[in-house]
Amino acid sequence: MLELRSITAGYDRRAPVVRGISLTIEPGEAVGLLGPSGCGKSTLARVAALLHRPDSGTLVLDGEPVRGWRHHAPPARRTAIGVVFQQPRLSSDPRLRLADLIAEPLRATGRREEAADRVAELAEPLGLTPDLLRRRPHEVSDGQLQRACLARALVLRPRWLICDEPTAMLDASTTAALVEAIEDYRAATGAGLFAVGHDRTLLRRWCDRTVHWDDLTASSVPPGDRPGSPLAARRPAGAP
Ligand SMILES: Nc1ncnc2c1ncn2[C@@H]1O[C@H](COP(=O)(O)OP(=O)(O)OP(=O)(O)O)[C@@H](O)[C@H]1O
Repeated sequence: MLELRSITAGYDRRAPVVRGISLTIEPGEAVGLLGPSGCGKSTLARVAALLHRPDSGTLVLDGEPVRGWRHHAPPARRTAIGVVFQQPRLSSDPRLRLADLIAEPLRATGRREEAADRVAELAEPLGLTPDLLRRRPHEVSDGQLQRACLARALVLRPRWLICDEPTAMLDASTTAALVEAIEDYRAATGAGLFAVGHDRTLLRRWCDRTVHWDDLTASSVPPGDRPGSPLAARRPAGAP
Protein backbone atom coordinates (compact mmCIF):
# COMPACT_ATOMS: atom_id res chain seq x y z
CA MET A 1 0.00 0.00 0.00
CA LEU A 2 1.15 3.54 -0.74
CA GLU A 3 -0.34 5.97 1.76
CA LEU A 4 0.08 9.72 1.66
CA ARG A 5 -1.11 10.92 5.05
CA SER A 6 -1.80 14.62 5.58
CA ILE A 7 1.04 15.67 3.30
CA THR A 8 2.04 19.32 3.30
CA ALA A 9 4.83 20.17 0.85
CA GLY A 10 6.20 22.88 -1.40
CA TYR A 11 9.15 25.13 -2.04
CA ASP A 12 8.64 27.69 0.72
CA ARG A 13 7.56 26.52 4.17
CA ARG A 14 5.52 29.70 4.62
CA ALA A 15 3.46 29.01 1.49
CA PRO A 16 3.19 25.27 0.78
CA VAL A 17 1.56 24.24 -2.50
CA VAL A 18 0.28 20.92 -1.15
CA ARG A 19 -1.66 21.27 2.08
CA GLY A 20 -2.72 18.32 4.24
CA ILE A 21 -3.46 15.97 1.35
CA SER A 22 -4.22 12.31 2.03
CA LEU A 23 -4.49 9.56 -0.56
CA THR A 24 -4.18 5.79 -0.30
CA ILE A 25 -3.34 3.46 -3.17
CA GLU A 26 -3.93 -0.23 -2.55
CA PRO A 27 -1.36 -2.79 -3.71
CA GLY A 28 -1.79 -3.27 -7.45
CA GLU A 29 -4.28 -0.44 -7.75
CA ALA A 30 -4.04 2.23 -10.48
CA VAL A 31 -5.07 5.67 -9.27
CA GLY A 32 -5.23 8.74 -11.50
CA LEU A 33 -5.01 12.28 -10.16
CA LEU A 34 -6.61 15.10 -12.16
CA GLY A 35 -6.33 18.77 -11.42
CA PRO A 36 -5.72 22.21 -12.91
CA SER A 37 -2.30 23.37 -13.96
CA GLY A 38 -0.11 24.52 -11.11
CA CYS A 39 -2.26 23.09 -8.29
CA GLY A 40 0.51 20.84 -6.93
CA LYS A 41 0.01 17.44 -8.61
CA SER A 42 3.65 17.06 -9.65
CA THR A 43 4.83 18.11 -6.22
CA LEU A 44 2.64 15.43 -4.63
CA ALA A 45 3.86 12.86 -7.19
CA ARG A 46 7.45 13.76 -6.31
CA VAL A 47 6.71 13.23 -2.63
CA ALA A 48 5.21 9.81 -3.45
CA ALA A 49 8.33 9.01 -5.51
CA LEU A 50 10.64 9.86 -2.56
CA LEU A 51 12.08 12.76 -4.54
CA HIS A 52 10.69 15.63 -2.48
CA ARG A 53 10.65 15.68 1.32
CA PRO A 54 7.32 16.98 2.62
CA ASP A 55 7.20 19.72 5.24
CA SER A 56 4.86 17.56 7.30
CA GLY A 57 2.77 14.42 7.03
CA THR A 58 3.79 10.83 6.46
CA LEU A 59 4.33 8.64 3.43
CA VAL A 60 3.81 4.98 4.32
CA LEU A 61 5.16 2.59 1.72
CA ASP A 62 4.22 -1.08 1.97
CA GLY A 63 3.46 -0.65 5.67
CA GLU A 64 6.59 1.28 6.66
CA PRO A 65 6.81 5.04 7.14
CA VAL A 66 9.38 6.67 4.86
CA ARG A 67 12.12 8.50 6.77
CA GLY A 68 14.71 9.19 4.05
CA TRP A 69 14.21 11.08 0.80
CA ARG A 70 16.21 11.32 -2.40
CA HIS A 71 19.70 9.88 -1.83
CA HIS A 72 18.89 9.43 1.88
CA ALA A 73 16.23 6.84 1.02
CA PRO A 74 17.46 3.26 1.52
CA PRO A 75 18.19 1.61 -1.87
CA ALA A 76 15.47 -1.01 -1.34
CA ARG A 77 12.97 1.79 -0.99
CA ARG A 78 14.16 3.73 -4.03
CA THR A 79 14.17 0.67 -6.25
CA ALA A 80 10.59 -0.21 -5.25
CA ILE A 81 9.45 2.85 -7.20
CA GLY A 82 9.78 3.63 -10.90
CA VAL A 83 9.14 7.17 -12.07
CA VAL A 84 8.30 8.63 -15.48
CA PHE A 85 8.25 12.41 -15.85
CA GLN A 86 6.50 14.68 -18.30
CA GLN A 87 9.59 15.93 -20.11
CA PRO A 88 11.96 13.11 -21.05
CA ARG A 89 14.77 15.50 -22.04
CA LEU A 90 14.95 16.95 -18.55
CA SER A 91 15.33 13.53 -17.01
CA SER A 92 17.86 12.05 -19.44
CA ASP A 93 21.62 12.31 -19.41
CA PRO A 94 22.35 13.65 -22.94
CA ARG A 95 25.66 11.77 -23.05
CA LEU A 96 24.12 8.32 -22.75
CA ARG A 97 23.03 6.15 -25.62
CA LEU A 98 19.45 4.94 -25.11
CA ALA A 99 20.60 1.43 -24.19
CA ASP A 100 22.79 2.86 -21.41
CA LEU A 101 20.07 5.25 -20.29
CA ILE A 102 17.67 2.32 -19.83
CA ALA A 103 20.35 0.31 -17.99
CA GLU A 104 21.38 3.21 -15.74
CA PRO A 105 19.47 1.98 -12.63
CA LEU A 106 21.01 -1.49 -13.02
CA ARG A 107 24.52 0.00 -13.09
CA ALA A 108 23.73 2.25 -10.14
CA THR A 109 22.65 -0.75 -8.07
CA GLY A 110 25.60 -2.97 -9.04
CA ARG A 111 23.62 -5.21 -11.40
CA ARG A 112 25.45 -4.24 -14.58
CA GLU A 113 25.61 -7.87 -15.80
CA GLU A 114 21.81 -7.98 -16.21
CA ALA A 115 21.83 -4.94 -18.50
CA ALA A 116 22.04 -6.56 -21.96
CA ASP A 117 19.21 -9.05 -21.38
CA ARG A 118 16.98 -6.65 -19.55
CA VAL A 119 17.38 -3.84 -22.10
CA ALA A 120 16.56 -6.23 -24.98
CA GLU A 121 13.52 -7.53 -23.09
CA LEU A 122 12.11 -4.04 -22.47
CA ALA A 123 13.07 -2.41 -25.76
CA GLU A 124 11.32 -4.75 -28.17
CA PRO A 125 7.68 -4.24 -27.02
CA LEU A 126 8.31 -0.50 -26.80
CA GLY A 127 9.43 -0.37 -30.43
CA LEU A 128 13.00 0.60 -29.55
CA THR A 129 15.01 -0.98 -32.33
CA PRO A 130 18.75 -1.77 -32.01
CA ASP A 131 19.40 1.29 -34.19
CA LEU A 132 17.51 3.58 -31.78
CA LEU A 133 19.20 2.01 -28.75
CA ARG A 134 22.59 3.08 -30.15
CA ARG A 135 21.55 6.75 -30.46
CA ARG A 136 21.86 9.55 -27.92
CA PRO A 137 18.85 11.63 -26.74
CA HIS A 138 19.44 14.46 -29.24
CA GLU A 139 19.26 11.93 -32.09
CA VAL A 140 15.75 10.65 -31.26
CA SER A 141 12.25 12.13 -31.05
CA ASP A 142 10.52 13.03 -27.78
CA GLY A 143 8.28 10.00 -28.12
CA GLN A 144 11.21 7.63 -28.67
CA LEU A 145 13.05 9.14 -25.73
CA GLN A 146 9.98 8.83 -23.50
CA ARG A 147 9.74 5.13 -24.45
CA ALA A 148 13.34 4.73 -23.27
CA CYS A 149 12.52 6.62 -20.04
CA LEU A 150 9.63 4.23 -19.40
CA ALA A 151 11.92 1.25 -20.00
CA ARG A 152 14.38 2.80 -17.50
CA ALA A 153 11.55 3.16 -14.95
CA LEU A 154 10.69 -0.54 -15.35
CA VAL A 155 14.21 -1.96 -15.51
CA LEU A 156 14.43 -2.75 -11.76
CA ARG A 157 10.90 -4.24 -11.74
CA PRO A 158 9.41 -1.71 -9.31
CA ARG A 159 6.33 -2.51 -7.22
CA TRP A 160 5.09 1.04 -7.77
CA LEU A 161 5.03 3.26 -10.82
CA ILE A 162 4.63 7.02 -10.51
CA CYS A 163 3.81 8.70 -13.82
CA ASP A 164 3.74 12.48 -13.96
CA GLU A 165 1.94 13.32 -17.22
CA PRO A 166 4.20 10.99 -19.22
CA THR A 167 2.15 11.35 -22.40
CA ALA A 168 1.44 15.09 -22.24
CA MET A 169 3.57 16.03 -25.24
CA LEU A 170 3.19 12.88 -27.30
CA ASP A 171 1.11 11.83 -30.29
CA ALA A 172 -1.70 9.30 -30.08
CA SER A 173 0.32 6.29 -31.22
CA THR A 174 3.17 6.89 -28.75
CA THR A 175 0.64 7.49 -25.98
CA ALA A 176 -1.07 4.20 -26.82
CA ALA A 177 2.28 2.35 -26.86
CA LEU A 178 3.28 3.75 -23.46
CA VAL A 179 -0.08 3.03 -21.86
CA GLU A 180 -0.10 -0.50 -23.25
CA ALA A 181 3.44 -1.15 -21.98
CA ILE A 182 2.46 0.03 -18.50
CA GLU A 183 -0.73 -2.03 -18.54
CA ASP A 184 1.21 -5.14 -19.62
CA TYR A 185 3.80 -4.56 -16.91
CA ARG A 186 1.11 -4.18 -14.25
CA ALA A 187 -0.73 -7.28 -15.47
CA ALA A 188 2.51 -9.29 -15.29
CA THR A 189 3.77 -7.98 -11.94
CA GLY A 190 0.79 -6.62 -10.00
CA ALA A 191 2.54 -3.26 -9.60
CA GLY A 192 0.52 -0.27 -8.40
CA LEU A 193 0.28 2.97 -10.36
CA PHE A 194 -0.09 6.62 -9.41
CA ALA A 195 -0.67 8.65 -12.57
CA VAL A 196 -0.96 12.41 -12.65
CA GLY A 197 -2.48 14.20 -15.63
CA HIS A 198 -4.91 16.55 -17.32
CA ASP A 199 -6.44 14.09 -19.74
CA ARG A 200 -9.58 12.89 -18.01
CA THR A 201 -10.45 10.36 -20.74
CA LEU A 202 -7.02 8.78 -20.74
CA LEU A 203 -6.77 8.58 -16.95
CA ARG A 204 -10.26 7.10 -16.66
CA ARG A 205 -9.42 4.46 -19.26
CA TRP A 206 -6.08 3.70 -17.71
CA CYS A 207 -6.82 3.75 -13.99
CA ASP A 208 -9.08 1.79 -11.64
CA ARG A 209 -10.00 5.02 -9.91
CA THR A 210 -9.59 8.70 -10.69
CA VAL A 211 -9.56 11.39 -8.03
CA HIS A 212 -9.73 15.13 -8.54
CA TRP A 213 -7.40 17.54 -6.74
CA ASP A 214 -10.37 19.54 -5.46
CA ASP A 215 -11.77 16.47 -3.70
CA LEU A 216 -8.46 15.77 -2.01
CA THR A 217 -8.20 19.40 -0.97
CA ALA A 218 -11.80 19.51 0.27
CA SER A 219 -11.30 16.45 2.44
CA SER A 220 -8.18 18.04 3.97
CA VAL A 221 -10.05 21.20 5.01
CA PRO A 222 -12.27 21.10 8.12
CA PRO A 223 -15.97 21.19 7.04
CA GLY A 224 -16.51 24.64 8.51
CA ASP A 225 -13.68 26.10 6.42
CA ARG A 226 -14.81 24.75 3.02
CA PRO A 227 -15.96 27.33 0.49
CA GLY A 228 -19.72 27.74 0.65
CA SER A 229 -19.99 26.34 4.15
CA PRO A 230 -22.41 28.34 6.33
CA LEU A 231 -19.80 28.12 9.10
CA ALA A 232 -17.15 29.63 6.79
CA ALA A 233 -19.58 32.41 5.84
CA ARG A 234 -20.13 33.25 9.51
CA ARG A 235 -16.45 33.22 10.37
CA PRO A 236 -15.20 36.78 10.98
CA ALA A 237 -12.67 38.06 8.43
CA GLY A 238 -9.10 37.38 9.54
CA ALA A 239 -10.13 34.62 11.96
CA PRO A 240 -7.79 31.60 11.86
N1 LIG B 1 11.12 24.01 -7.98
C1 LIG B 1 10.14 24.88 -7.70
N2 LIG B 1 10.42 26.01 -7.01
C2 LIG B 1 9.44 26.87 -6.68
N3 LIG B 1 8.13 26.71 -7.02
C3 LIG B 1 7.81 25.61 -7.72
C4 LIG B 1 8.80 24.65 -8.09
N4 LIG B 1 8.18 23.67 -8.79
C5 LIG B 1 6.87 24.00 -8.84
N5 LIG B 1 6.66 25.18 -8.20
C6 LIG B 1 5.37 25.84 -8.02
O1 LIG B 1 4.54 25.00 -7.23
C7 LIG B 1 3.20 25.04 -7.70
C8 LIG B 1 2.74 23.62 -8.00
O2 LIG B 1 3.52 23.12 -9.06
P1 LIG B 1 3.32 21.64 -9.62
O3 LIG B 1 4.33 21.45 -10.69
O4 LIG B 1 3.31 20.68 -8.49
O5 LIG B 1 1.84 21.76 -10.24
P2 LIG B 1 1.05 20.79 -11.23
O6 LIG B 1 -0.32 20.65 -10.69
O7 LIG B 1 1.80 19.53 -11.45
O8 LIG B 1 1.04 21.65 -12.57
P3 LIG B 1 0.99 21.19 -14.13
O9 LIG B 1 -0.30 20.43 -14.29
O10 LIG B 1 1.00 22.50 -14.85
O11 LIG B 1 2.21 20.35 -14.40
C9 LIG B 1 3.17 25.96 -8.91
O12 LIG B 1 2.71 27.22 -8.49
C10 LIG B 1 4.63 26.03 -9.32
O13 LIG B 1 4.94 27.29 -9.91
